Amino acid sequence: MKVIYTYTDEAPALATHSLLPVIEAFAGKAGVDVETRDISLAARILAKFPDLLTDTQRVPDALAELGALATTPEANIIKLPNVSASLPQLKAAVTELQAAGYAVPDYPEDPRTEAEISARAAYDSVKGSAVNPVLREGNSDRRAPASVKGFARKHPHSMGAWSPESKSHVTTMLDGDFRHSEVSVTLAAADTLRIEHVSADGTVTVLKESLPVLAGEIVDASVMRRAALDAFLAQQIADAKAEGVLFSVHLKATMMKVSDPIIFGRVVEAFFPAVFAEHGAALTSVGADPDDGLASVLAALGRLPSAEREAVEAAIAAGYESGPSLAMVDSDKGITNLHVPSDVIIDASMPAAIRSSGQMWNTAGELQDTKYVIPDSSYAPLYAETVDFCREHGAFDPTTMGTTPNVGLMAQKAEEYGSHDKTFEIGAAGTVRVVDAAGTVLLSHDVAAGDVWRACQTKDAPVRNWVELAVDRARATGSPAVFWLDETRAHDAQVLVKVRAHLAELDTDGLTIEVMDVADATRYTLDRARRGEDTISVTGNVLRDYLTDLFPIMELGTSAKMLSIVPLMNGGGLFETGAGGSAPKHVQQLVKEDHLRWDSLGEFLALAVSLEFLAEKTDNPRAGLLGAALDEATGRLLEEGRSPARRVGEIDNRGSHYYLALYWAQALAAQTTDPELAALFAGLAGDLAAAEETIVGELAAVQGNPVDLGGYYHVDRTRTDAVMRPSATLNGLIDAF
Ligand SMILES: NC(=O)C1=CN([C@@H]2O[C@H](COP(=O)(O)OP(=O)(O)OC[C@H]3O[C@@H](n4cnc5c(N)ncnc54)[C@H](OP(=O)(O)O)[C@@H]3O)[C@@H](O)[C@H]2O)C=CC1
Ligand SMILES: O=C(O)CCC(=O)C(=O)O
Ligand SMILES: [Mg+2]
Repeated sequence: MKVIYTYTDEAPALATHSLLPVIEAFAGKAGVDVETRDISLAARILAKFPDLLTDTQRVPDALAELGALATTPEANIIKLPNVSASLPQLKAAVTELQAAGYAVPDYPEDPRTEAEISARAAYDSVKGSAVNPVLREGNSDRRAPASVKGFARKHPHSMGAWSPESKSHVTTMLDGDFRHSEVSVTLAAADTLRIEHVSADGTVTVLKESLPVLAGEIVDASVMRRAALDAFLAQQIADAKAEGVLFSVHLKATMMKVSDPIIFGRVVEAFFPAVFAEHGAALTSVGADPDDGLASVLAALGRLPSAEREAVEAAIAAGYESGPSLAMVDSDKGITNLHVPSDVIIDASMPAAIRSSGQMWNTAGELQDTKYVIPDSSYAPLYAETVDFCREHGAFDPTTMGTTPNVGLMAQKAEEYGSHDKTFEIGAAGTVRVVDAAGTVLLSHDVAAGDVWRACQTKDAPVRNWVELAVDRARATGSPAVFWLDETRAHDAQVLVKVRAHLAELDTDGLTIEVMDVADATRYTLDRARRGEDTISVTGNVLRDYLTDLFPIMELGTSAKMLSIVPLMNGGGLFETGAGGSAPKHVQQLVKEDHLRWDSLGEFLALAVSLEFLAEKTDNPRAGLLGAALDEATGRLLEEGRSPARRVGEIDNRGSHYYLALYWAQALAAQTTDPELAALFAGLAGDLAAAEETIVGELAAVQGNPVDLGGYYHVDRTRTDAVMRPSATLNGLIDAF
């Protein structure tokens, strides 16, 4: 068994250039092989077009390799966050690769030839959340380690105060959304299903020919009705204006790569109704697509004849004028909530707003009360209740609040997060139905043109494994475990049958296990958190994602500090680093002033558990000592304030890696279980300590100037090494070890 360390994108990839040499040097002394696999967006694109690349340009399909590995007991994968590319990001990456001499094709907007159709399919498979679902062959156990929680209690981050007069609120659909149209069935036996559309005149169009299902599998179908969505959005825009609050929409266009960009596009159109009603055809003719955001529409205007362009610009100006103020992503640059679908990602954006007094930024760069539009009502009650709770009780206090770990159902593309290949924008009125091999209609909906219809799958074995994991965590902690399931929701009712049956088979004596719907579970958990009590949230895949940003951001300031373990169902281990993303803002800061504020705490925590896992699986006590020493070093790093600071001139990611290496080596030198290992590390520990002033000086000296990484999605590795390893003294000690 080896440790596979993934090379991804943006800030975590930059951090890897600095941290990996340390990891390799240390692991080598315990006979642990560390290998990297490049699953960055750029590599994933290149892997799709081997025929168009030269021998030296070609890259293996590392993601496919790791996806296969994840189904074996040999897997020991450290997964750093990666870009889940929206279409604008994907196109930017393609352009960058082409400019660097890679003959990958343009993204075919309107594929016609066979080559274009296959290129489009290749790109669509790379787009959005294309990595995590492939590797996640297990359920998720995310929590704040005691040392991290304890540190946050002693050294709290800032929390914006909440006013009882806050006008901020969450709004969601009461009908016509996925939640209210959901139907669900559990299959008694394995089968192959088919999804088809039947038009009013009886014409049958197959949407998906083959949908294999296993015995005991839950299949749901639901539909977001365009007419209901449009009416809801128009009302919310008018209400925001009347109430004098900012308008904002919160979706997950990256993970929900088919449904949510379409919904995002409806919001852009609803905000600028005249633009699309009067100029829709002209805009389409120049490739402007509201699903890719307002920025892409604005970019396409240059391709319009000038008279038409001016008319559209006037209509956009009129839309801004007559509508409510928009929440801003970057008020200095004039980037609104509607500019780029991947700029506002609900799991991070809602907690960030809740942390900032329940407000978002307006065009003047000031915080203001906001209407949070979350169209589908399946999970909106989480944020609605949290906003109301904070208005009533004030902001949470990180020094006293309890912790809310999560046990998430995630394995084998569970629920909505596996629905991309079963999501369709409906072209014509009719019926969509799910039919079994015998021709029986299992699920069906009447649909209209423009509706978004989708099916989701949830397999039986992952549900059983998830229930067991929940019971294990409840037993290990003594905290109550709450299954966030709603008996009145079609899908949840099917899941509950399995949960109750399996709980009855397990030993739950003395444990507190509850079942509550989203609103009740939120209130119950928040109430306990406010009193300093811990509560395990046991949730489906989407709430796993939402809760593991919401609670860490309130408790710890960022979800980067979470321990995120995925015990793979076939016995391997997947160790995710943190629960958050790839922090694109951090790259901008590095490029501007050579300071990387990315905190690799998530990587340290993941590596420690990965080493302990390997120690146990391969009977390698040295790996165990390495892991235990790393935990000790991580605790000390926190205590001694060696985490990256936000501002240039202060310690950054690279400085924190130096101290990690120092403390890790010292902990290994100090342990007495393996004197030979201690002796191996004593020299390095001494050298690193003696050179502290020199190394810290060398690391500080480079800060303040712009740097060039030679790319964004596809950086120049040599240059990036140079940027991320600027201390010759530190490099000399690590490389010689
Ligand atoms: N597991 C995965 O692979 C995930 C990937 N993503 C991807 O990440 C990208 C950005 O997503 P977004 O939702 O903006 O989330 P991010 O978590 O990247 O960013 C939100 C903010 O969290 C803070 N933050 C996150 N990680 C760290 C860290 N290690 N150290 C310090 N601060 C941190 C930063 O705050 P500040 O600016 O205040 O420093 C950052 O701006 C997208 O491409 C998305 O698809 C998102 C979630 C998970
Ligand atoms: O895969 C993605 O796009 C994001 C994953 C994520 O946000 C999470 O797992 O918390
Ligand atoms: Mg998330």
